Amino acid sequence: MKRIRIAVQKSGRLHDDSLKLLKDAGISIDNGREQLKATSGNFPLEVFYLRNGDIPQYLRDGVVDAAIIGENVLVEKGEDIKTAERLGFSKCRVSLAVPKSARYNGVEGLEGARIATSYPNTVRNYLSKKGVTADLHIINGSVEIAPNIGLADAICDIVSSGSTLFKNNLKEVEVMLKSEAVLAVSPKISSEVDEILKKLQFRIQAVLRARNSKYILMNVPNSKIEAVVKLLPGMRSPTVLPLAEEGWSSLHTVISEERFWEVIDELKSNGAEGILVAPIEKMVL
Ligand SMILES: Nc1ncnc2c1ncn2[C@@H]1O[C@H](COP(=O)(O)OP(=O)(O)OP(=O)(O)O)[C@@H](O)[C@H]1O
Ligand SMILES: O=P(O)(O)OC[C@H]1O[C@H](OP(=O)(O)OP(=O)(O)O)[C@H](O)[C@@H]1O
Ligand SMILES: [Mg+2]
Repeated sequence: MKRIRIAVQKSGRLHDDSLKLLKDAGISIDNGREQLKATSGNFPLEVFYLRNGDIPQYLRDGVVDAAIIGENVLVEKGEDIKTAERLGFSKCRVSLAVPKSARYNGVEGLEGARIATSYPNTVRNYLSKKGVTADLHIINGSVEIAPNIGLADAICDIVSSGSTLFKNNLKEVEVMLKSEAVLAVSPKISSEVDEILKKLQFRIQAVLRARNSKYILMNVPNSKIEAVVKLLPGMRSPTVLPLAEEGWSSLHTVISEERFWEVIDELKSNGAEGILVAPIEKMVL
């Protein structure tokens, strides 16, 4: 039987969340990551554990059919590779930073500057759009240390909380791109495997939708149901069931967590009480 070959980072920041996503999608992976390759026992899928940075080439060559990879790596090395799904984890940005003490008046000031980075193509493209040419120093790790050891005037690297920049006395001056983990697809995927990819995507979408949504239940005085329903549109519309106590109903619906916090005060001011919020495991529209 045909299987989809999917690349997952062997170790690092994407590894655990990638496997969790597959697991939540009901796909069990039998052997551990000591193996280069693992097979699912209940879905036509093989996982290849690879270095994040090597994945664009494997996709291009058709050695794997799809991959879970940082979008920033695709921007750097795989602009020709299509993204099928944004996955909502490993969110970060790729930014330019300079020493805290440096004066910064815009990218134009970086003309001729020495910039240390692991993302040369990203920086070069960004700067060339602004008509700036810099002297790039390509290093593979601990980029943030470069200005402190006199190797560079500026750096370009991944920023998330900003604490690595802070520790190295640097300030973020330009956000070049915002990134998250994505499902990327090989241009060489066969139509047969593409069918399996569609099934995988369907499952992933159900998981991601559920991760962003909450099932909420509350008691509402009957006179306020209309007002509360307006606040909570739900999937089609909320469920309203009578309580044993006269004049009250139980209202159930699905909303995003974000929306829940937006409307909580209004729900309460409309007399809603006993509000319960529960996670949802899968959600199919
Ligand atoms: N601090 C961070 N916060 C959030 N996401 C991050 C952070 N650092 C990296 N990422 C994301 O996770 C991906 C993998 O990062 P990680 O540092 O684990 O691997 P790497 O060293 O870049 O790659 P390789 O697997 O080739 O060794 C990055 O490409 C980026 O998309
Ligand atoms: O803004 P922050 O939250 O501090 O995160 C940013 C840091 O995280 C990443 O490094 P990582 O920890 O993955 O180490 P690595 O250089 O060994 O990949 C990235 O290269 C930055 O150095
Ligand atoms: Mg890293």
